[in-house]
Amino acid sequence: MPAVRPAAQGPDPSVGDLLAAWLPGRRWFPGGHGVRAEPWLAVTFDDPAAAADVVVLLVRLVGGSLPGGRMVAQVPLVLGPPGDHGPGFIAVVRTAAGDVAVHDGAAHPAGWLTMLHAMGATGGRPDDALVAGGRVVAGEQSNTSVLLPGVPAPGGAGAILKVLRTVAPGPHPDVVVPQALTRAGWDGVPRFLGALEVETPPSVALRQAQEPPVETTTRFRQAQPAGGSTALAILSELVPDADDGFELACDHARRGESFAHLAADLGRVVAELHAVLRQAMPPGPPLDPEAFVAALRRRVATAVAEAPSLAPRAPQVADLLDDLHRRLPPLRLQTIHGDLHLGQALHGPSGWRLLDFEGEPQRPVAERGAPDLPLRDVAGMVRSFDYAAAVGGAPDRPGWRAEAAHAFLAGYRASAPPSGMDPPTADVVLRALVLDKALYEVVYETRQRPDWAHIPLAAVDRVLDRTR
Ligand SMILES: Nc1ncnc2c1ncn2[C@@H]1O[C@H](COP(=O)(O)OP(=O)(O)O)[C@@H](O)[C@H]1O
Ligand SMILES: O=P(O)(O)O[C@H]1O[C@H](CO)[C@@H](O[C@H]2O[C@H](CO)[C@@H](O)[C@H](O)[C@H]2O)[C@H](O)[C@H]1O
Repeated sequence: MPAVRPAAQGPDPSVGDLLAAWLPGRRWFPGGHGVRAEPWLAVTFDDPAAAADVVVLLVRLVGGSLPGGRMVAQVPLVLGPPGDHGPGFIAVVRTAAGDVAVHDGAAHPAGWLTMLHAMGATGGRPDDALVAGGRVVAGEQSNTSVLLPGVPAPGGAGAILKVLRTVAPGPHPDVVVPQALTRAGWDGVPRFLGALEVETPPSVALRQAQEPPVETTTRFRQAQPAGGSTALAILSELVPDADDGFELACDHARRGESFAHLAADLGRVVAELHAVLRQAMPPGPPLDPEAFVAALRRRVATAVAEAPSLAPRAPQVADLLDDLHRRLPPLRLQTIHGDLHLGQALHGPSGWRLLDFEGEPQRPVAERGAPDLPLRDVAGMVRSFDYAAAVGGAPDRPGWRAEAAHAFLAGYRASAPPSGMDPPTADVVLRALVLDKALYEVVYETRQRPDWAHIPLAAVDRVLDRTR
């Protein structure tokens, strides 16, 4: 059974020094170079591969640019003999016990097999064939996902292992929601196959926000989300022969080809998602208009601080939010996707599948997965058509974007459960949520991809000035 021990008893301090230099360069590392990283807890496993030493470090991150100022990153490591420069090789470090080759365990077959075994997905026999042909999904991801064609799964195409890079105690929305949707028999998500969770004693969870803890024991649970446990990795069915929704949309935009039929179908699937979530998840609380609009105002303030060019727009944004506040009717919140955009949708031979229910990575972890208005997901997708038109370079950018968004909205409205709002109110709410998403994107792009910040900045202007 795996054990958790304080990091001081884990790998040699030289490994901590190596990671402090390596982590800030990772795409998934939140916050960038101003963030301090301190190894905190080490999770150790019975090593099924025998040849390699696998350890998962939970690294405390502290820095003003992090949502909530603090986070915990997961860094699985495979430690081998100095001559072993296998997949995910980072460097050789000199430890008290001799030289050790350090690998990113999320990119190494021994790391994958160890996690699969610990989550009960190897049938008790950690066979190398399960991870043969495995490869890390390329691109800009918040986590590290690994395609594993050798893992048996109902669809026959294998599985995908998502190694979460920022972790937090408590139910994880990307475990709880796909698990509930799979149990409900809905095929708009890849089937949920299991999760690796480490049970964090309450004192560890509490001290996480305070000083370094000195906890020594824990135990693993297999795919049973519960309070106090921390999800480390998620296993789902691999969707074969599927296109990433954002790349597909950009390709259409580049060719000046209509995306309307695909967008309409996507709208229908998002409507179905909202309807199934209403049944499969506990109902959310009634909307508190005061708290809802206050949260939107806080995001405006964050965006203006990050992009001062927005400051002259702040009074108009305030007017729009005042109008929203006056109009919001009594509504009940529900579980939604929370960070829906084209990159969270795969299009394959059997249509659209929706992915990644983790919520917005720039939101404090405790807020992600909270019940919300379904129109937030609709707004996210509307924003994404703008990105596709811009990044794909549509010859008629406004026309392509508007056609896709209209088709998506028509598809959504035709199948969505009743929203509890009359159409003019729903329009105001959608407009406010599109603005909120664009402001979130200004912050995201300013931090992650400054060259793209102009895309959401122009959208803020458009929402505020409807004539453009
Ligand atoms: N079930 C799946 N089948 C095939 N590809 C997938 C599947 N899940 C994710 N992917 C691929 O992995 C990428 C990253 O997955 P995602 O869950 O969005 O991770 P992240 O949280 O790191 O953004 C997706 O954009 C998609 O290309
Ligand atoms: O996919 P993640 O959960 O990591 O979401 C974050 O990164 C997204 C980019 O990868 C970002 O999405 C923004 O860029 C997309 C194009 O790359 C675009 O389609 C989206 O509409 C836009 O919001 C997302 O906001 C962020 O949370």
